[in-house]
Amino acid sequence: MRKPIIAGNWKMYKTMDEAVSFMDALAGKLKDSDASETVICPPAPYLATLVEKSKGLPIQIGAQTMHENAEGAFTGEVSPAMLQSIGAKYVILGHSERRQYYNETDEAVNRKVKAAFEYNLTPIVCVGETLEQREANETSAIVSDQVKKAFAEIDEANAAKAVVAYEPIWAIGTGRTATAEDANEVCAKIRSVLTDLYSGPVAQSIRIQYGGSVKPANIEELLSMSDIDGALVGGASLDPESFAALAEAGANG
Ligand SMILES: O=C(CO)COP(=O)(O)O
Repeated sequence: MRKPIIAGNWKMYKTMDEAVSFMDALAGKLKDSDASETVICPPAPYLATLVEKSKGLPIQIGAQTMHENAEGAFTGEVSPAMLQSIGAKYVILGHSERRQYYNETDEAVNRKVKAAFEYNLTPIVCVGETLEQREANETSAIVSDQVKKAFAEIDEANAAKAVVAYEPIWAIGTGRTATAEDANEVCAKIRSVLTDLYSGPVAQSIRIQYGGSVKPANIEELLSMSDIDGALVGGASLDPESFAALAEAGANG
C-alpha cells in the first residue's frame, strides 16, 4: 500500500512573514496520520525557519532544487549537504521550469538524484511532456526516456524511496488539468518503465504524483486512480485553507 504524498511547490512566491503566517494558519488543520505524507517546498531563504516551524506538525519541508555537489565555488547555489544540515527531507528535482529556464538536462537531473540519496534527501523527480509533444503522440516516449535517464545507476534500495511527479507542462499554472484517466495512463506507463528497471515490488512501492492545476475540487478524483499516489501542487498550495483541504484528501485517500 503506497502512502499518498501531497507536496506544495511554492515556486518563487511569498515573503518570510507570509511563509510564517501560512505555517501558523496550517497548524491544527492537518491530520496527524500515518496514512499519508504532507510536504511544503518553500523558497530557499525560508527553508530553515520552516523546518523549525514544522516541528511537532505532521509536515515535512523540502527544497525546490539543489546543486549536485556537496560544496564548492558555485556562487548562489545550495548543496545537498546544506539541505541535510538544516533538516530538509525532500527535494524537487528536474521541475519543468528548471529544465526550461535553467537548462537542466536529464543527465544533470540524474546526478542530482544520486546526490540527494547520498545526503538522505528524498527526491521528487519531475517528468512531463509539452503540449506539442502530447499532440504529436510522443508523451509516452518522452516521459519514459526522462524516467530512465533520471534513474540511471540508482540502485533498488534507493529507487524504492523515490517519488516521481508526472507534470504535463501544458497543465502547469494554466487551469487545464489532464483528465484523471489521461494522468493515470501516463503514471501507469511510468510504473511500467520502473518495473522494467527494477523488480515489480520496488516499482509498486515508488510513489507517483500528478501535478498541474491540482485543486481541492479535483484532487479526490485524481487520488482515486490506481497509479496516482499524490499530487505536486503549485498555485493551490499557497493558501493554507486550500492546502489543508488537499492534505485532508491525501489523508483520506
Ligand atoms: O508546477 C506545478 C507544481 O510543481 C504545478 O503548478 P500549478 O498547480 O500551479 O499548476
